Amino acid sequence: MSSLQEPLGLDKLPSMSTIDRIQRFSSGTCRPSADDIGMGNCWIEGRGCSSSNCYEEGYEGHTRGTFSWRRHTRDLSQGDSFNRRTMSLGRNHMMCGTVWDSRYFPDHQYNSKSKDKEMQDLTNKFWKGIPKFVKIVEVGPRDGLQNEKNIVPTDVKIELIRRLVSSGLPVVEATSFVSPKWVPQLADARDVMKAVQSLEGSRLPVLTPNLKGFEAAVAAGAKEVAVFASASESFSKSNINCSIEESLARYRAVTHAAKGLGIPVRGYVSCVIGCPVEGAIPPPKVAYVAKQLYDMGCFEISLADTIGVGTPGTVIPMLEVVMAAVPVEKLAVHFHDTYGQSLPNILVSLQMGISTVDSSIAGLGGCPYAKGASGNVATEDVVYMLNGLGVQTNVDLHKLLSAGDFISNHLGRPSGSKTAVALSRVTADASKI
Ligand SMILES: CC(C)(COP(=O)([O-])OP(=O)([O-])OC[C@H]1O[C@@H](n2cnc3c(N)ncnc32)[C@H](O)[C@@H]1OP(=O)([O-])[O-])[C@@H](O)C(=O)NCCC(=O)NCCSC(=O)C[C@@](C)(O)CC(=O)[O-]
Repeated sequence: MSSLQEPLGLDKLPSMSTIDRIQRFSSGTCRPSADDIGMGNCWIEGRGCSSSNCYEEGYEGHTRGTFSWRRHTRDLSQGDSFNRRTMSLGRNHMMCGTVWDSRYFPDHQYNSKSKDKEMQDLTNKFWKGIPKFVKIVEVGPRDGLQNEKNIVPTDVKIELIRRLVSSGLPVVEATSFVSPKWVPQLADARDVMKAVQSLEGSRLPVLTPNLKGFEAAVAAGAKEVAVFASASESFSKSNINCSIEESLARYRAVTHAAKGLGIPVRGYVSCVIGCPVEGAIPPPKVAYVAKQLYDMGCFEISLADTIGVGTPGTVIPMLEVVMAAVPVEKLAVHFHDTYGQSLPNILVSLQMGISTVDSSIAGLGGCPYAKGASGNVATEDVVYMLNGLGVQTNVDLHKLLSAGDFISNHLGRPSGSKTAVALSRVTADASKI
């Protein structure tokens, strides 16, 4: 068992020969077929780039293991000019607009139409590969509320989902059809699902650990489900009471039944960086489970850093290995913010071509079977960062903040979103002026 008090370092990763092996084993599986093309078709490292969803101005391409952003050492004179310009842009924003819209809601800090060649070149160097649109998968009503000590009333859950849907989020994970003995917080899954199933505008997947859960979910009106495996044997046992292989067999039964009904299945892989019991998890194990889920028909695989120990130093090599086994546009990232690393981890994931990000309103969350895991990255913080990058999400930040306020008020504690806390302070200060 290794200590998780230090960030997992590159020395804890498997040797390159192991990585090479998994890449060889999966070679030929990583190119998208014509019908695979969806959001985020950005291939890196010579996998070919359909590029409909990534910044590409001045794109030179790059080779395996040599990411473009690593190669650029910032020229100090450029840096100074960049800083001066950024500061002057900031002042202009403050002078021209209202405090809310211009200064604190940075919708377009990155202006790709800038006439300033030098500035454009500089931003392109850093932002190439970042998708133009990111799909946010909101997991608060499920991942968040499953971890609350006090059970949240059903009508509060329903109102939260309604508000999240109305903020423009494309996907809101609504609840779980798991054993109420194991997760009593979501024992009302049927009532929640029945109440929200007709809401329009968002997909509303639910977690199903086995056929029993799948059948109950479908009976309650679910039109999309998610199965959840783990890259750690110990976590699989504590979370779903079976081995990784047993869980994959269960999920084959679920995906088979779902296919018959035309129901899309999402797959999760937990503990993609570290496990509370086993310590560092080798990336090939993650790639193996992700590929199994993909091969059985999961349309998307969400890679979850369950206990939030990842840093860009471990997330990049993990993604490298997984992306050799599963097409990048089929991958999503799911970060818990235990060590405050979620946003940098998301940023590098986007730079590597991922365009689906899981997050949780007000930073709610954690897993009842992962001691010490804190909440997911807050959706408000992700949207704030993406707005600042000029990446579209179609999410209305005002409405999102109101949904976060609603649940935080109900829970009687401040939001776990730094953006929500900062903006509420700004609003309070502005109202005194
Ligand atoms: C997987 C099981 C069900 C196995 O549970 P088990 O006890 O091993 O299974 P069992 O088949 O022996 O059944 C025991 C009892 O559970 C019932 N049962 C069996 N299945 C269901 C079902 N679907 N719905 C309702 N009831 C069910 C079954 O009918 C029986 O009832 P009894 O006869 O004792 O009255 C159990 O371990 C379980 O529910 N675990 C909960 C796991 C969970 O929800 N964890 C949190 C979500 S995962 C997560 O948070 C990670 C993620 C996705 O966010 C990504 C990340 O960050 O890592």
